[in-house]
Amino acid sequence: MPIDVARATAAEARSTELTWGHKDVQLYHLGIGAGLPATDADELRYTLESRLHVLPSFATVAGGGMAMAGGMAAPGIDVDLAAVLHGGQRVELHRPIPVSGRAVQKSRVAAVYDKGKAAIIVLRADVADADGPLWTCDTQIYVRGEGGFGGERGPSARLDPPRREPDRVVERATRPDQALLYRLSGDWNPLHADPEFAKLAGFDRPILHGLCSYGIVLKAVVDTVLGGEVARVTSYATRFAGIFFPGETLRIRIWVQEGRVQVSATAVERDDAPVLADTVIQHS
Ligand SMILES: CCCCCCC[C@@H](O)CC(=O)SCCNC(=O)CCNC(=O)[C@H](O)C(C)(C)COP(=O)(O)OP(=O)(O)OC[C@H]1O[C@@H](n2cnc3c(N)ncnc32)[C@H](O)[C@@H]1OP(=O)(O)O
Repeated sequence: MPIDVARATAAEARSTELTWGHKDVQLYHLGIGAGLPATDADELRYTLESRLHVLPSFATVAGGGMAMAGGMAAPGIDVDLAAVLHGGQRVELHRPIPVSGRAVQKSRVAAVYDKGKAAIIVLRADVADADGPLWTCDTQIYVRGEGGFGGERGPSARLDPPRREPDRVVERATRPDQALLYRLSGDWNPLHADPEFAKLAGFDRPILHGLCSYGIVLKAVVDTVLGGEVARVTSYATRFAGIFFPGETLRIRIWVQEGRVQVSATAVERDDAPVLADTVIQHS
């Protein structure tokens, strides 16, 4: 079996050194659509090195995508990349992310669930620098065709949107070449760039990285309801509920609650097809 659950979950955490600088942060921000409109002075906090603030979702690419590379190369995990979809993501911030850093990531396979038609691999990465813990990332990888091994089914709870109109609805257009720009931050999966590979994976054309939509949505929430203060975000969790194509527009519905913001994101051009669900941003 390509996933050896016992071996994968028993393996010791792998240590990887992560380093990043202001240029990595700027490239990541540009990859999720920051800097537009170019005349908007507020956007400079994402693009100008002298004013740079780091969006917390940068945690998912810090060190050039080492989290992804490490996760897919874990002992006991040997899956076909064409069968892999990003299922869900959670980032918990222990303190604001510095503009440049050197840190150690300890990553391990926390669980593997058996959903019958698919397996879900849950990766946990704890990152700390010389001053202590920085962030924890939980990544859920959905592997089509790898279920049915008799394992635990795992959680299945869903978070319904509140039964009232959203407090804000914003739209964020993406560029046709959004994935080509975003992948330069380290997720080189050809699913997002190579039409032949996308076909092999069952899609008409390359789809956008889940983590690119993840970043776009966080930035939209920070900019519209958190006063642009990235450091207020303490955690951010989502489930990737449906694919999204570069060039489409995200409709982001925002419900403001005590200490948290609940969000859903859909594809405007495809009749509000779900893209992000079960999405909660907690903040101070
Ligand atoms: C370290 C980093 C590594 C990252 C690796 C990824 C690298 C990236 O380059 C790859 C990407 O970015 S891919 C792009 C982003 N992701 C997507 O587009 C996926 C979108 N979602 C889908 O297509 C479907 O929801 C789909 C296909 C995911 C599921 O749809 P269905 O098959 O219809 O599922 P359904 O029948 O509703 O449910 C079956 C069981 O699975 C659970 N489940 C469903 N969606 C899930 C999801 N997104 N995440 C986790 N669990 C999920 C359901 O709960 C259900 O289980 P149960 O019956 O026990 O409740």
